[in-house]
Amino acid sequence: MDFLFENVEINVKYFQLLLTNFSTLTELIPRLEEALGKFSKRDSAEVIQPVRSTVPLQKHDGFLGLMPTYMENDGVLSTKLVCFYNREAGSSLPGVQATVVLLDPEYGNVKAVIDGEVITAMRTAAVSAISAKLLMHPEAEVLAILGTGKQALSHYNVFTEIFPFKEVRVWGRTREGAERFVRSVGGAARACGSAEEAVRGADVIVTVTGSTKPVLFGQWVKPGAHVAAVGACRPDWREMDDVLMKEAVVYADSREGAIAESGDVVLSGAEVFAELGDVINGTKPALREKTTVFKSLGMGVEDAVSAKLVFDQWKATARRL
Ligand SMILES: NC(=O)C1=CN([C@@H]2O[C@H](COP(=O)(O)OP(=O)(O)OC[C@H]3O[C@@H](n4cnc5c(N)ncnc54)[C@H](O)[C@@H]3O)[C@@H](O)[C@H]2O)C=CC1
Ligand SMILES: O=C(O)C1=NCCCC1
Repeated sequence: MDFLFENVEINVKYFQLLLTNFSTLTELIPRLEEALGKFSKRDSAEVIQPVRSTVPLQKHDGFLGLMPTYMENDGVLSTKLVCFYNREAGSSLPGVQATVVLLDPEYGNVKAVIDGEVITAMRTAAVSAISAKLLMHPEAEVLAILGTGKQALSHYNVFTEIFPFKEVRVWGRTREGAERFVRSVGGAARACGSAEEAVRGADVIVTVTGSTKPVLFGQWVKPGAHVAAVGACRPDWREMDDVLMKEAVVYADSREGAIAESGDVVLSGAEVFAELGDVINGTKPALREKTTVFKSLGMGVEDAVSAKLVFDQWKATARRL
């Protein structure tokens, strides 16, 4: 049965190269939109993706998340294994580590084991950008990013590639962290001394922190702004306060995921108005004129289509060699 293993590849650098390439991003975004739409139809021939199951790593203040996904009509079977930690204390250890395994749905053999760092960074930022495309004011000019880690960088790269923001503001826990981030992106953003300074007047706000307590408060948020909230993916972790959660129209990637895993949703009692997929399918409206929050928890289906894209690109390139 050797043939079952002929495609197994572990090649972190290669996949990183493919995914950080912006022509891949332009292919990734429509695939993610299609996948989000399919997920929201709840058609088991399109997508089977249970809510992430998590195993607490109590000793290390972290979690192992298992994210299996089957897309029968597309012939894609995958699972992501992701460990994520509460690194509030400013530890230099990584906050998130991930691996995506692509399997053959017919035989169950492993087709590829793919480093999940770049996939997680790119697909999360691409889905946030889809939320902004659907929900932000069309003439949005000012972007604020709260956080200076890996997701902050992928969100900066994807958002500035896709949208013509006139101003980008960045806030981090330390002034040096924000300034280092600004230098790393070539100085085109402005480091802010407080989250409030970054957020006041911003049209789009991205929260990408490891915080377990609110860093974004409703009283700072301009009416009609769009918030893509990416951190706080445990039911007792927060990034946003109750004022914002209750005033805004809340969208999520997965309603079940948000109700099970988002402290901002669970603890504020806010209602999830719609999934992004509902808006893509035209079954729920995009209320752009209102203050909107997209609560991102991350979904296996996003990893599945991203992994398939890089795997197919790798196969096409490998054949030419
Ligand atoms: N929704 C999704 O699909 C995904 C969500 N995440 C979450 O996004 C967040 C960011 O992830 P990464 O950038 O990979 O992590 P990272 O470890 O690279 O960056 C975390 C950032 O948060 C900052 N931070 C930590 N505690 C803070 C606090 N109390 N106040 C303000 N800033 C604080 C750190 O200084 C750092 O800038 C994490 O919460 C992670 O769990 C990560 C991947 C996917
Ligand atoms: O979807 C993911 O990947 C993650 N979501 C929440 C926290 C870490 C990774």
